Amino acid sequence: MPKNLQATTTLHNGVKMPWLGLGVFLVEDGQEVIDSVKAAIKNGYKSIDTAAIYKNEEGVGQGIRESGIAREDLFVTSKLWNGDQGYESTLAACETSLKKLGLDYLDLYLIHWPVPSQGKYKDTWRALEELYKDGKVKAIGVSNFKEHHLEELIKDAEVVPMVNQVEFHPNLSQKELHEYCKKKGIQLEAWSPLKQGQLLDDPTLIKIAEKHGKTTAQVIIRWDLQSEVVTIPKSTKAHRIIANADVFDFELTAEDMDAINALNKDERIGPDPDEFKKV
Ligand SMILES: NC(=O)C1=CN([C@@H]2O[C@H](COP(=O)(O)OP(=O)(O)OC[C@H]3O[C@@H](n4cnc5c(N)ncnc54)[C@H](OP(=O)(O)O)[C@@H]3O)[C@@H](O)[C@H]2O)C=CC1
Ligand SMILES: O=C1CO[C@H](CO)[C@@H](O)[C@@H]1O
Repeated sequence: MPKNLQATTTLHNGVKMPWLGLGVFLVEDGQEVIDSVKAAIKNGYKSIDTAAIYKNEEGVGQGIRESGIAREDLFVTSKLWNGDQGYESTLAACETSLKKLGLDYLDLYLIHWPVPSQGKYKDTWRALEELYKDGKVKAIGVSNFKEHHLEELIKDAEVVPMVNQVEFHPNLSQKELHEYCKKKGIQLEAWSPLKQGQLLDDPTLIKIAEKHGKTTAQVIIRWDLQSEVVTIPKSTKAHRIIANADVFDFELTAEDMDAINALNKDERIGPDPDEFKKV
């Protein structure tokens, strides 16, 4: 079990990825994202998850620089947006993200969605493999890929994705996908781990939280970790950024884990990846 905020999982290429990071979706570019990133890093976070579509990479970069942390101590993820899929456009989009962030490499670069209607993600993957070989990105992966998308990608791939970042919370525990990813050596990562705040009043979670003297958010984040899923809760409030990482001093029992697993309803708050066609 991860012992602290610096604890990492080792991806199949040997790269170490923190189990817990900060998400910055819907965090405004400029002061809001700068302050969130600085609050996280100041309080021990080593991992930041952004994306080209969040339109806050410049602020993320500024927050990183102002925090004074050494680049090698930080793990930065960005994602390729759907409209940039394709070989050449992916190479260009990665360059743009790096420039906005003010970094010369990313720790992890993900294909944001499989975009089934375009069917381009294999060309996109070749570009990610190229970026990986060139050292522009230390690890490559996907997001919102179901098993059939991964099967299709892996068929012709030289490099198996290191990470699959998907919607994951107690109402969507992705059991089969998680098993499949484990078999392939792909680390599962949770987006919207707190179901964007919609699970915090759940009576089962409240009961478990009270027993441990923790909040429901902390119980969910701990459940991610004990499920061996990397997690990136988002907050712009320093006190919540700190609280969301205060999850290393208690342990959910097997009974707690079972009770949380039983909350699964296969219920998404985001789009079904087979239907998402936005570019
Ligand atoms: N790959 C993909 O397709 C996607 C990736 N993501 C990534 O995952 C990250 C996390 O997901 P996200 O959708 O942001 O949602 P989360 O499940 O992390 O929930 C964030 C919401 O919960 C609130 N919150 C956070 N901590 C607490 C707390 N301790 N107590 C009460 N409320 C809290 C936040 O409010 P406040 O800020 O006011 O504290 C915010 O409204 C994103 O930021 C992004 O990086 C997200 C969606 C899709
Ligand atoms: O990460 C995400 C949040 O923003 C995007 C839309 O604006 C989503 O599509 C995506 O999954």
